[in-house]
Amino acid sequence: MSAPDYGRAFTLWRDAAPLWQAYTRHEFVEALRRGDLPRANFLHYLRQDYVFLTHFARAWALAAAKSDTLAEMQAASATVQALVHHEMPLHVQICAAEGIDAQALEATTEAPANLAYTRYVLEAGYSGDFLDLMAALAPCVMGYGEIGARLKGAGGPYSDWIETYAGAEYQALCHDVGSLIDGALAHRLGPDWASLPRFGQLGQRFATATRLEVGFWQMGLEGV
Ligand SMILES: Cc1ncc(CN)c(N)n1
Repeated sequence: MSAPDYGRAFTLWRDAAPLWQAYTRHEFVEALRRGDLPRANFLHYLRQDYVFLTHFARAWALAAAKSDTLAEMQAASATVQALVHHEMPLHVQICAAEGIDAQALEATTEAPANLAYTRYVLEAGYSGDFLDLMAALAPCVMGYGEIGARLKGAGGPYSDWIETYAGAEYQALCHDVGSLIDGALAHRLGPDWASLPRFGQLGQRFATATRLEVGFWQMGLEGV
């Protein structure tokens, strides 16, 4: 099965990112697909991911603040909405079913890999512009979209998690973010954006965020 097409910039960045396959085909992902990931590792990951998503929602809110156009503001705020009202409640729901209540979830101590990734993304937004933020955020959004599309229908104990990212709603979000990024590049850099040095620099950001995603899965495998 070929990977979904989430836009031109994303495809160029992904194809140039050395660790893209290490991220999207990480052993943690394969164990989710096979269904033999120990539950303790999944819950450890999920608690960390809840904290991650809190920061990630903040980063998308910062993107709304750094938007130039109404369309950018709408796309960024729609992503905040999806995170806060869909993805984070999924974590709350799964953890609650395992006896981890919302208070315990909120009190999760952040793992170093989580700190490194979330602060890298937020810093990209604080010190950079809208494009810096998009390049740092894209691996997160679209990587899980690609993983969900590939694992769709795998079944097993992690099927709820898999189908969330395989589902139409999350896939539409990936396409919308891909269009947002292509449009933002054209708006700021002009029609030849793909050939400019700035685009290559943004690709470095994308590659770093991809490396931090690998570290996040590894934390999930090792950090129980
Ligand atoms: C670490 C991480 N990366 C990406 C996603 C998908 N939004 C996530 N939930 N967590």
